[in-house]
Amino acid sequence: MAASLSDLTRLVEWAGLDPELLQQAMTDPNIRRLVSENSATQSHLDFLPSQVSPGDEGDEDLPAKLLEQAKAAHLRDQFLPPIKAPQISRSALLASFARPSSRSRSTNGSTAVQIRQNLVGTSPGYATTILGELRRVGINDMFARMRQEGAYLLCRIISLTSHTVSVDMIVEDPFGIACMLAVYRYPTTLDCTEEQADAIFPIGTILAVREPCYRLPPSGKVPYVRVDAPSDIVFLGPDSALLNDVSWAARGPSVAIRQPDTAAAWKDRGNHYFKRKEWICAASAFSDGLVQDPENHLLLLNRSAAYLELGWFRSAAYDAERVIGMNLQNPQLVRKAVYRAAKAYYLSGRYDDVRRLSSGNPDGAETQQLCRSAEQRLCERDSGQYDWASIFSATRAPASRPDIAAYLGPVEVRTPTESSRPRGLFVTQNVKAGDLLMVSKPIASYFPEDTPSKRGEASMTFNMLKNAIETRGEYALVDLIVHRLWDDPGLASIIQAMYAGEGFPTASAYAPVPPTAAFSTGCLSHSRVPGVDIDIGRVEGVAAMDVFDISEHPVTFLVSASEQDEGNKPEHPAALYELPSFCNHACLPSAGRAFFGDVMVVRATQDLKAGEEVTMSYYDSTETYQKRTDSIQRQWQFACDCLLCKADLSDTAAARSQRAEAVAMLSSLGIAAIKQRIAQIKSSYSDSPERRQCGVKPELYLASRRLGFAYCSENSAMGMSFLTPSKAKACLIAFMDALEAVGLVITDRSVSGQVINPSALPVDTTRLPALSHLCTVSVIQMVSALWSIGENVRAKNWLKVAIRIENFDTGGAEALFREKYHSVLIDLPF
Ligand SMILES: C[S@@+](CC[C@H](N)C(=O)[O-])C[C@H]1O[C@@H](n2cnc3c(N)ncnc32)[C@H](O)[C@@H]1O
Repeated sequence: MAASLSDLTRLVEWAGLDPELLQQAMTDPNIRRLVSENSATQSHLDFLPSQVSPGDEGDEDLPAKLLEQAKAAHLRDQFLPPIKAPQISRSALLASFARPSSRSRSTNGSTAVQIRQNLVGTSPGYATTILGELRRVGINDMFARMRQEGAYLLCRIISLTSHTVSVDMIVEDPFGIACMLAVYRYPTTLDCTEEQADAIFPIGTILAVREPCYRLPPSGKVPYVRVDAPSDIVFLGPDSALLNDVSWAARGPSVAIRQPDTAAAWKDRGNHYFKRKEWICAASAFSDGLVQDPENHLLLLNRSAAYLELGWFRSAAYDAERVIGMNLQNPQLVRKAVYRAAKAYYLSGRYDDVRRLSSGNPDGAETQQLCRSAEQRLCERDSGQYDWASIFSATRAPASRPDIAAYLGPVEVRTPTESSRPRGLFVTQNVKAGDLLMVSKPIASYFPEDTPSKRGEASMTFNMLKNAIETRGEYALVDLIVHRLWDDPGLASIIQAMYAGEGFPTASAYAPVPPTAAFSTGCLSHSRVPGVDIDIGRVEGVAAMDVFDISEHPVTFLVSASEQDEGNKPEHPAALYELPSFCNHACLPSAGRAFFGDVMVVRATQDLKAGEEVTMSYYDSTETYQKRTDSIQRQWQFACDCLLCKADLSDTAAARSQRAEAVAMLSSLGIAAIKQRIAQIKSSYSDSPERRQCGVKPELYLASRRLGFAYCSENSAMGMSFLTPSKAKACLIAFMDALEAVGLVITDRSVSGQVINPSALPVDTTRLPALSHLCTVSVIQMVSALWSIGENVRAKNWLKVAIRIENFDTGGAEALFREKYHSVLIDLPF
């Protein structure tokens, strides 16, 4: 349902926002960027001004103001008493859902924008009582602004669907009373077309909504039943006992969908959806066929294929294993079943089961190939040895999800009894800096490239848990987690154990669930019946607290200095991981992460003794103290007391703000001005024991590195590819200052003259830099500068330094280094 100003009005009403403020927001570049990121063409955002004047900084506080308003509207609503909702006539509701014909839609040249708008953090509940124990209510029995505990709403779909964030439809109860039903986060619906939503929720279908929540939007006009947890929806077949004494007062929908009545006809319908890649409809049709004929091996095989496509591996394996267990005489069907089961095991990391299946069924070439890959994965999983260079090559493509095994190193989750630290990750044995701690595959990952951009679509989520307005990535990720939970009750216990914010209790200890455990119980009895009741509030809490921005430490590309400085981030990929989520924060962390596609690789950044804590930095450690503190407070509400924070606090507040001002807008400054800023920054650090112990001065790093880049770019602006000796020298000094500011101990700062010991590296190799991930690019720039002035021995030695630091940071030794920095190294004779 696309609309422009009318949708904007609805949005304003729905979110309880002040229209004037929203209007103002739409002219604000910060909000504009947020809103327009998913839009294929700006022209479809016709309610936004077509031009934003360059240099217009906008109102920095606007996102915060909008968020506050959304929160206030929500709170107001919460404190209002439940009321009997106004009844809207069935015909008026149906008229509002009348869909223009596809012909008129394609010819009206609409410039409408579809606004995907949502509020996260309203603690949506979910039903846990089974349907049989609930009593039936009608729409007129329900009170708005409350969940109808102990009850279910029996209703029938009487309209086509409408789709913005939720899938909306009109339903009627047996008394003929109609209302709107909005279903959020139902598997595969976030980006589906209206036609696909119609197929998932066909007209005439009878539903039971467990413990429904009747909502009255702040506008107070049209009440609707809102389903936040899709497991609250139960599809009822015509034979359901719950319908025995039910007669429908109204005529029902005007268009009747004819449902198949034999297993074979359901199979044909499923195959039709499968060909159209509508996997959930296909799985549902095969399930309906199996209700008629539970032992039908073709339906089981086909449903297994649909489940594989949906990523519901537990059920895909189960269906295929059932077919294998039937000992069919047709070898082709047996091979298919074996391959589908093996593939489901492989994709869920159960490599031993792939081995088992393939040794019992040596015929299928595809299964044997899968088994060879499984052997490689088993080797990775058991040894922690990976071919990082090849993995890197494979992850160059966007939205990459590399096919490698997860690895669990010497780490465990526990709550320390010896200190007041919260539950976190700890090493179980002594480790060295650079040692691999874990290779973690995501529970769910989202890349903007996954969803082809939608014409004229805008996305804006007010996340009250994170105190932030977000783009669609974070919202979509919750959908992906729900999708996985549908088939995997084992994942529900992981989500249950993860930190979800202050409102959700967490267990103190946590042992990772081995992949085999999650598979121990059955499968989906029907694709429409999830394996678990979905605690959607907790999932949203986990997503708000534990999700990683996976573009922040990329292994896949070299971020240029100016990009790094100005952080004008496009919508970013994001992922949720199991063990890394238990890791507490330190601005100066004991571990670092690197991403190969959506796989997170965690290594120690310092030597750790058994029992010491593994920490990672949630934020960019080069941010100023104030920014780091604000960010952490806003989202996680704790105060960091790491060495860097202690060092920053050993300076006066005035000194901290002096250097915060000095690092602002560095990239727009010329060399003289940067030097001036560097002098200010240097004088702002006190020589405190805390600073000496910490050894890191992030602002000095930023400014000195900027100076180094300024020398290089000034030269290329003058059309010179080689640096003059004096420029090269100045550039080298600037980069060395930067590297020392993040903890690299340089033992030979000379840049010309005789190299005293050509075989010795110019750094202390026994002590690696505290913020090693910041070093390689600067060192490569030094290598280039040294090479350009003929300092080849020094250049080679600094290159060895770069390889060493990079290996310590991301592993992969020289092979990965060469692969990763190929485009830069090509100009150098190494
Ligand atoms: C992603 S979780 C980290 C793991 C969490 N401690 C757990 O029990 O699962 C983030 C939460 O951990 C706590 N936390 C993380 N780092 C901390 C630190 N340095 N000091 C105190 N609490 C911290 C905060 O409650 C924060 O909201």
